[in-house]
Amino acid sequence: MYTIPNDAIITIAGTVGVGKSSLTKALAEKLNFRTSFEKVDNNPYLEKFYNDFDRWSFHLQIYFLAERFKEQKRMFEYGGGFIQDRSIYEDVDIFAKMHEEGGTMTKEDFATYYQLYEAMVMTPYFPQPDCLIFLESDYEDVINRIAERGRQMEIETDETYWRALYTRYVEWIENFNACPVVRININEYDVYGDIDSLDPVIEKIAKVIHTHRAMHKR
Ligand SMILES: Nc1ncnc2c1ncn2[C@@H]1O[C@H](COP(=O)(O)OP(=O)(O)OP(=O)(O)O)[C@@H](O)[C@H]1O
Ligand SMILES: Nc1ncnc2c1ncn2[C@H]1C[C@H](O)[C@@H](CO)O1
Repeated sequence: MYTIPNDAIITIAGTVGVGKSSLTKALAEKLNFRTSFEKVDNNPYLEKFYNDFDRWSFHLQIYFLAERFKEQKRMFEYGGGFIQDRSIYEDVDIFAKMHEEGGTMTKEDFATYYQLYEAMVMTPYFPQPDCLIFLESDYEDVINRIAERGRQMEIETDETYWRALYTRYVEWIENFNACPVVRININEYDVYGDIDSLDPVIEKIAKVIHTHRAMHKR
């Protein structure tokens, strides 16, 4: 039986609506960790972006990068002990790339964005997470959750977008190796009905972090 070190940074990854924020909140309460949430309400570009990808994708990516950087700095300054709702890797390797390859972000804009990202990663504020939790689910369950949550801009978005994103996530995690990964299916736990169902999840994370730190002598 291992415990999660109190300076750990645990990032939760997964497609839109899969349940990252809900799990972030629940895990942080259980572990008495701080949270780093992706804020949606004050995002000045998100709704515009969903209405016009071509016009706003660069602006939105720069905005998310700035937000993510501020959060990285905050986590660094606290010395860890965070559950993070979505990783910067997803912004760059999934969303930005998908828009660039799909033609809704120009090659020039993507190159500029990528240079900025690389410059940020080179600062001391970017320690890799101790563990990335990848939330897995059936595609239909994700679509149902997006509908139930009821953000109009997402509901009005063509379903092909969610399908493309879902597929990219599945492919991305297969090759992801920046830090240890724990895959959790959304049917394995129930944050609303049975919070103790998270105990096996916590056990898995603790073991992975312990093994990784032992190998790297941290
Ligand atoms: N374990 C769960 N059981 C049932 N419903 C859930 C569970 N987790 C999340 N939900 C519901 O699914 C919807 C999406 O959850 P949440 O906002 O946590 O997703 P997210 O992955 O953070 O989304 P985004 O990618 O947009 O940030 C919400 O309506 C939430 O209440
Ligand atoms: N880097 C990104 N590029 C495009 N869209 C993004 C990005 N990060 C989050 N989102 C969207 C998905 C949800 O609608 C909402 C909350 O996660 O914000």
